[in-house]
Formats: sequence, C-alpha cells, structure tokens
Amino acid sequence: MIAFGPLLPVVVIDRAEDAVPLGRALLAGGIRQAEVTLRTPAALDALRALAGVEGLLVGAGTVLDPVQVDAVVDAGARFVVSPGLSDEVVAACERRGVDVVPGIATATELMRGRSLGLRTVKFFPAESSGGPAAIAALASVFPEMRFVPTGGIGSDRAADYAALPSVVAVGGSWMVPRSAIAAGDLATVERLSRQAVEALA
Ligand SMILES: O=C[C@H](O)COP(=O)(O)O
Ligand SMILES: CC(=O)C(=O)O
Repeated sequence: MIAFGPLLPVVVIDRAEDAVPLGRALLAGGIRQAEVTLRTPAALDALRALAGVEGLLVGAGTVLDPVQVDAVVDAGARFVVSPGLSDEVVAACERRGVDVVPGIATATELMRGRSLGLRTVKFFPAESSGGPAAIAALASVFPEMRFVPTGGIGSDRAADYAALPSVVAVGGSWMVPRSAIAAGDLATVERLSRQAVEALA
C-alpha cells in the first residue's frame, strides 16, 4: 500500500532509460514511492526499471483494464492506481494480490468502492472536484475511508490536503515535471521533491 510517506509522485515518462536516475533523484529528495502512469509507450519498461530501484515502492497509474493490471504486476508494480472505479480492475488486482487505489469523485462512487471492500481511494480530480473541503465532507460521512487526493494539486496546496486526517498521501506531478525528466534534469526533480517533503514536514 502507499505507506512510504505523505507524497505520491505521479510520473509521466518518455524514455525508460530515465527511470533509474529518476528513482535515485526521488530517493535523494526524500520520497520513497512513485506511480508510473501508463500514458507513454515507455511506461512499462520504465516501471520495470524503477521497480528495481532499492528502497522505492513503485506502482502503476492510469491502469484501465484487467489486461493492464496483469502487465503492470508482471512488470513489478506493487500497487495499482486508476482514474476511476472499475469493478474489473479491482477484481484483477485482488486476483494478482496487489493493492488498488481507484479514483472516486462523488459519494456514490465512494459507496461503490466501499461495497467492493476498498478502504483507500483516490480523490480525482481533486482540485476541480472540491479540494480539501470536499474530502473533509466525505470523511465526515465515511470515517473509515482514506483518500489519496490527486489532480491539479501544486506545491502551494499540498499541505492543505496533507493536513486532513483522512488523507494518507497527496498525489501529483509537480515534483516530477515531465519536461525535466525528458531533459535529463534530475537535479530539478530532486530539488522539487525535497521542497515538497519539507513543505509537508
Ligand atoms: O493522476 C492524475 C494527474 O495526472 C496527476 O498529475 P497533476 O498533478 O499534474 O494533475
Ligand atoms: C489520473 C489517474 O488517476 C491515473 O492516471 O491513474
């Protein structure tokens, strides 16, 4: 489960060879987990490489169907994130024995996830779905649920989410800019990661 800290970098990566340096930059910046999204042709190879970085808990994001669940688990993903709630994806993750964090944005979706046995969900897209106030409102009705808010969150807002007791980790790409990774500028990733960690400390 996403339990290696209050931040979950959401990675979009264009070249698999950038994965290991990226993982080292995250660790150097104080972040010990990452989600590699299946949004690029290089994603599976990058996931495989990142999963081999010692000390980093690596999962897959943008996982949309059971075939992709098998592919990411075979590549080493230890958790699965999805933008929405799919019964098929949840079942496939159970079958493969990996944690799944599907996205929800409403009380109805949350109740569907809860009835599937989930207790941790992604709140997506967080900023445009009501932000911390919406999570606080949901948490007051469903105190057993935990949230990973993601979507549109920047360095200026992360602490507002992390301050909520129901939030287990704040997801986002602000500390792993796609352009910096593509440019091989891992110093920027390390710096932004360290700043993100310090902002939540
Ligand atoms: O997972 C959802 C989003 O892609 C995270 O990225 P964002 O922080 O740029 O919204
Ligand atoms: C957006 C999202 O939840 C994902 O890419 O998994």
